[in-house]
Amino acid sequence: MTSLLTRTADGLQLDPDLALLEALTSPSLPLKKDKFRRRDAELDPLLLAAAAASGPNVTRNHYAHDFFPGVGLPKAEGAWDWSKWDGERAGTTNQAKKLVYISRQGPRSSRTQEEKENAGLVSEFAQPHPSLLPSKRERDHSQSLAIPSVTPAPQLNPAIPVKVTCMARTRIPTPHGTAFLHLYHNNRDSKEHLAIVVDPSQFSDDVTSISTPFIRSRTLDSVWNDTETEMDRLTRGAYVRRLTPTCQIASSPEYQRNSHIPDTIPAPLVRIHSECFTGETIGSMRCDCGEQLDEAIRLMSQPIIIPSQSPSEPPTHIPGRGVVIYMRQEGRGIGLLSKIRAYNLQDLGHDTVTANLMLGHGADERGYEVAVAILQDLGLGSSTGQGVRLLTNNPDKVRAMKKDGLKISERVPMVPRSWRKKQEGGDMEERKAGATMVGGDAVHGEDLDKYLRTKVLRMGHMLDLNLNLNGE
Ligand SMILES: Nc1nc2c(ncn2[C@@H]2O[C@H](COP(=O)(O)OP(=O)(O)OP(=O)(O)O)[C@@H](O)[C@H]2O)c(=O)[nH]1
Repeated sequence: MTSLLTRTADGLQLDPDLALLEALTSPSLPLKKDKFRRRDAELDPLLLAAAAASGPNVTRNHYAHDFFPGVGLPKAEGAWDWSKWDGERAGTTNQAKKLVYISRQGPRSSRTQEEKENAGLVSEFAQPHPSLLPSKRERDHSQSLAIPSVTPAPQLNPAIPVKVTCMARTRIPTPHGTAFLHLYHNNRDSKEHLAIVVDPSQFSDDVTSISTPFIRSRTLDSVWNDTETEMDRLTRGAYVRRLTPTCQIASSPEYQRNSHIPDTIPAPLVRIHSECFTGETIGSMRCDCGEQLDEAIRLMSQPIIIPSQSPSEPPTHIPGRGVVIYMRQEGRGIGLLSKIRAYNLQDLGHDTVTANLMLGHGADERGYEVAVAILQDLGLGSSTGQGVRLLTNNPDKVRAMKKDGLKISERVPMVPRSWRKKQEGGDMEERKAGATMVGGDAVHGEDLDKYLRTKVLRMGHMLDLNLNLNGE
């Protein structure tokens, strides 16, 4: 075993690595400047270990801490933004391409001063928190300084009540049926969170014996200003029924189907989905995120069977309904860059939680306050209403959402399709044919045909339209 003590001219001394680890993890030890040699090692395993061991108390005041290719020049062009980094220019020739550990933690006094200076820059919507903007000093210092590409934590300023606005809505034909995509802005972060609403009953004005209230956004249906025209409202999605060249009915703030919800109608299904580029877009099989998104929309699109009151009458079927809130909280809130690095640490043998901790992140950095506000804007989950059936297996999510004010009437498990398939012994397809995910089958449909025709006829795409006609 290697000795922890080294003999020097001054006698026995603690191994420098251990001394540094002790200083990093012990709050009472005074850390003298110049006591420790400068560490430029690439991805220093000791610092990784210290980050993993230190826990949230040590890092709670950091803006961010990370390994940057800035090489002793932390504010070099591109130093904070890997996409702009030019290895040759970022440092001197002999230093280029090394990684340096940089913490942007500052004394509290200077951070609060910077926050005050930046407060005037923040408008109500779609602005990052002041601590994520460059300070006045930094702005003066260099016009070209890149804003740190740090993924903001979702709950940035809990002092201000959360406010969301649905900026636009449109119909999306999915392999499971029609959905309405809603894009939201909020006053907590600069991200465009989404709501995917499944509620096909909005296409019809038929009031059957059993009808459910429409799932519609209050902020979308409201009048935004006196000058708003009917066309403005239609364009941002504030319309009723199905929008077509011949059906153009703008909604009004009062537009809601007022109906009593019988006890026999189950509460709407709700899924809070966190963005996962790898799982949803390139079909990564490191996680089940793509499948979960698809399965949530599928489940919500299933017709709801309402048992009849008398044995002689058949049950009634009503259209399925529900909402997927798609939160831009990639990688459980740590962002795609860190998630990619975490995957490499996982390939080195660490699990998903340890990998996050080793990068100085929490195991899960997501927050749900904005998601709850979006649901309530859609008329769901308020304390006086019916509540929602939350599709999840994550107990922390249930707890956090209840704490943020969502009324949950039931938790519905998200069983992985392959597990269910094994249990049922059947041969259910793991991915629905027609799904636009990697591994899905052919995509087709009326809207897609129209889109492809236009690409050929208006944009010169080199496709033979007859191929499609022949196939019909
Ligand atoms: N950091 C990190 N994030 C991951 C990893 N795998 C998936 N994710 C992210 O995890 C999020 C999904 O969270 P999950 O933990 O799968 O599930 P959950 O939302 O907590 O729980 P359920 O509601 O039961 O699905 C998405 O943002 C993914 O990008 C990983 O290995 N590391």
